[in-house]
Amino acid sequence: MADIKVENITKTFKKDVALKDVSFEVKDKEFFILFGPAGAGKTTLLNIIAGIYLPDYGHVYLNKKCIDHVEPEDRNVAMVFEDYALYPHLTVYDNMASPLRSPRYKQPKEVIDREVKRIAKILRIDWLLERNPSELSNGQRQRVGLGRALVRTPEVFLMDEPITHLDAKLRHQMRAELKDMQQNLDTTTIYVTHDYLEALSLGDRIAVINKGQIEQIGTPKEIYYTPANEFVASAFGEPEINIFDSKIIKENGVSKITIFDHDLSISKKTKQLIDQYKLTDIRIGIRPKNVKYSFVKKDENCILGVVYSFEPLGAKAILTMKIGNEFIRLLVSSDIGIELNQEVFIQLDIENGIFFDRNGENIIVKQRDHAGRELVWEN
Ligand SMILES: Nc1ncnc2c1ncn2[C@@H]1O[C@H](COP(=O)(O)OP(=O)(O)OP(=O)(O)O)[C@@H](O)[C@H]1O
Repeated sequence: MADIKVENITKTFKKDVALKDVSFEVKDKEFFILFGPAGAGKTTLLNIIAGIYLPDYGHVYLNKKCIDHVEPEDRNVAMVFEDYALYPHLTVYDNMASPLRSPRYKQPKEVIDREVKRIAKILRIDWLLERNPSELSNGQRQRVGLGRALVRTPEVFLMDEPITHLDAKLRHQMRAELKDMQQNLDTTTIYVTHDYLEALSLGDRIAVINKGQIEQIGTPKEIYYTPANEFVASAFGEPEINIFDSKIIKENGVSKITIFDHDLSISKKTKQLIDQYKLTDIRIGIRPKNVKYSFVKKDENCILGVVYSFEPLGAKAILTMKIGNEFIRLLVSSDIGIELNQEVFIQLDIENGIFFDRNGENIIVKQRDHAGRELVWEN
């Protein structure tokens, strides 16, 4: 049983503000992700929770008790870094057993044996227990490092990009294993990453941090489908979401949306949204998978552009079209047979668009926030 609360944390290094008034709560057994670009303040926040750094202002609570003045070694949190530094002369078993043999956590032999084997099984390294680290692959070594942190059964895991430097295939596999592990161990975890796929696939909830401040906290679905602002929308998704200026116009009582100087008719659902929020000048975000192409003009909503670039990525490809002076990215099948500078029509799926105001804030999320209601995913 462990919940964490971080309240109004501010931390500066000389004149650099690393964290500014950061607050959130992590529930018992939750897998909570701190996501953000390099230098956002993620590691600083973990270090504050671990007690390694003191904040300038703010408080940290563990199980509703303020732990501001509790020493790091007395906090019962385990930090897991990317670099696990295993003892090279010890076997996997002895590496994993080492925390339970230390004077601080000393356990009887039977308990050590039971715990090492239990964790090794969860991490699927039980068949490697007699090997030395030099006889393991990188991925196996990382699992041993993880296992060494897990045997202690701390109340909270703090993981700082533990799999970032593995190759793509192994990272993919480790993501699945971490998720599995989380379901088998009942420990609260705060996990730092700058990989959006890792955040979406592992997190129960994600806190998006940028320049020391929280941009949004939500479930993966909320973050992806109802990003609070353009920063969050752009950070999740590859290729990046397309965002354009647009205007809502009314012609003879019929609402239309103008994008790239084209007046596009809209569905009833979008019209309701426009009326409800009285939208006029907006920025609209459309994910690359929600832009379709065609070689013929199917209807009035088709916009003509020319092929600017085509990048195959296995079965899928990123097609970039130029329309006037604007560029738009599409996610297409890599075998569509298309040539540079070819004229192609595109169709924007406005119904699945995300509407931002001129300051880049999601109009709907902002209105809901102001109404003080809980954000829920609707799709
Ligand atoms: N010990 C320190 N002394 C001075 N400045 C620091 C220190 N630690 C962090 N900073 C600064 O605080 C800011 C936040 O750094 P932090 O390492 O927390 O970011 P991060 O989100 O973990 O980034 P990354 O993903 O690159 O690790 C950065 O501007 C960094 O340069």
